[in-house]
This record gives sequence, C-alpha cells and structure tokens, in this order.
Amino acid sequence: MITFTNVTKMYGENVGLENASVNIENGDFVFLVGPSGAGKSTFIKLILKELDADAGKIQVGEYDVTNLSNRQIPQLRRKIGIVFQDFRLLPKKTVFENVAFAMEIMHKSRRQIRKRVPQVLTLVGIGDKAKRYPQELSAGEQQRVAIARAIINNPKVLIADEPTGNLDPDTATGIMQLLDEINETGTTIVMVTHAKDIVDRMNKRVIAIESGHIVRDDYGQYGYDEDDDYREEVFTDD
Ligand SMILES: Nc1ncnc2c1ncn2[C@@H]1O[C@H](COP(=O)(O)OP(=O)(O)OP(=O)(O)O)[C@@H](O)[C@H]1O
Repeated sequence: MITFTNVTKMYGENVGLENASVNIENGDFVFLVGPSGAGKSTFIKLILKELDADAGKIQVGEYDVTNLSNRQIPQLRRKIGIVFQDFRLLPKKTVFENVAFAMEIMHKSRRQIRKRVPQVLTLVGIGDKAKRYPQELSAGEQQRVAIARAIINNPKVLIADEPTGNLDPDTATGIMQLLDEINETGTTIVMVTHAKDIVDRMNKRVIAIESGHIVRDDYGQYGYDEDDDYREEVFTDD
C-alpha cells in the first residue's frame, strides 16, 4: 500500500529523511514513533506529496507518488484520510455539515450524503450529536467527528497525526478502540504518536525514525523512554 524505496529528503543541509526504505501492507496498523525532529512529519508529507523527495521512489496504492503529475495529486489525496491532534473542524458548521462537507467536495448527491453521514456518525459513536456545533462537544467527541470526516469517503489509508495528543487517557483509549475497529474493516492506518502507553498496549507494528533514519521496524513496544536523559545517569553522583 505504501512503499518507500531509498527515499531521501533534505532541507538544505538538514536531513529530513535519508535513504529510507519501508513497506506498509494493505490493512496494516503502524505506529510511527521517534523523537522531535526525527523525520515523522517529513515521512507523512512525502506520502501526501506535500513535499517532493530528492531521491528514491514512493508508491502509495496505484500511485507512483515520486512521478505524480499535478493533476493526479488531488486524486492521490482523496484516497487518504487524515486526522490531526487539534481536530481542525469548521466551527460554524454543525457536526453533520462538517462531515457532509467532505462528501460535497467529492460531488456526492444530497441523497447519498443524507444516507451516509448518519451511518458514519453512528459508527464513530456520535450518532446523536449531528446537530451540535464543534464547541458544544467534548474533545473526544470532536476527534470522533474528525475521524468520521476522514473516513466518510472510504479512504484506503488513514493517517492519524498524534490523534490522542489533546485527550485525557480514558478518552484516548476510546479513540484507539475506534481506530482499531476502522483498521479491522481493512483501512490501512499510519499513526504518528509520542504516547508510549498507547503503543505498548496496542502491540502493533512500530516504525521508529531517528535523525532521518528508520532505526527500527517490528511489532510490540514503544521501545525507549523519551523522558530518559542519559546525561543524568552519567553525571549523577550518589
Ligand atoms: N522546512 C524546513 N526547513 C528546514 N529544516 C526542516 C524543515 N522541516 C523540517 N526540517 C528539519 O527536518 C528534520 C525532520 O523534521 P520533521 O518535522 O519531519 O520531524 P518530526 O519527527 O515530525 O518532529 P516532531 O515530533 O517535532 O513533529 C528536523 O531536523 C527539522 O528541523
């Protein structure tokens, strides 16, 4: 579904990603982890062709992203749903309208929209909130709206960029259950996260990036403690 072959992206002298190769299969659930500045956003932006690789090849589904024409970029992005840490809902539209908007962009009929939006709102657990405005919802409910909007057009891939970053632990657990259910319907999920507890609990594939290099790709635990400061171990005398 997503294949990077020897991909390099430089920002002038700065390394974004260097000689990265990885293959994410259709239906995978992948956590993308790594310290701040590691290259996670670069990886995601390359998938969406918000950035162009300097070298290597990127394939997303049937799209050769590295050689995609400008005309094909919107087609690629329509196959990919995205959820962000800060929800990014339209404040003056109701829940229904926020989700319907993603179908209107795809020129779906009013009839299709009236049928599908309530189905998906029910699927994400907020079937009774269609008439509310985003600011009348809890943070977890707002993220459910954002997820409904991201999946309404049946994308092959869902990218979740720190989707639990603004949520308390219990709410985050509910969102992870929902993402797991969406993955079980066949949607490939790539989730960027710093949430060690979630990664450890979910026991999924973990791709770790550090300084632009993929340093780990296997199943299981988060792998390292970001709060650990090795200098303390070296310099603490007790
Ligand atoms: N526009 C830019 N110009 C110059 N350097 C950049 C630019 N964008 C990113 N970088 C550099 O590329 C590297 C990777 O950045 P990236 O944003 O991909 O990291 P990240 O893993 O997403 O970090 P975070 O967890 O903080 O979001 C960093 O060293 C960063 O400073």
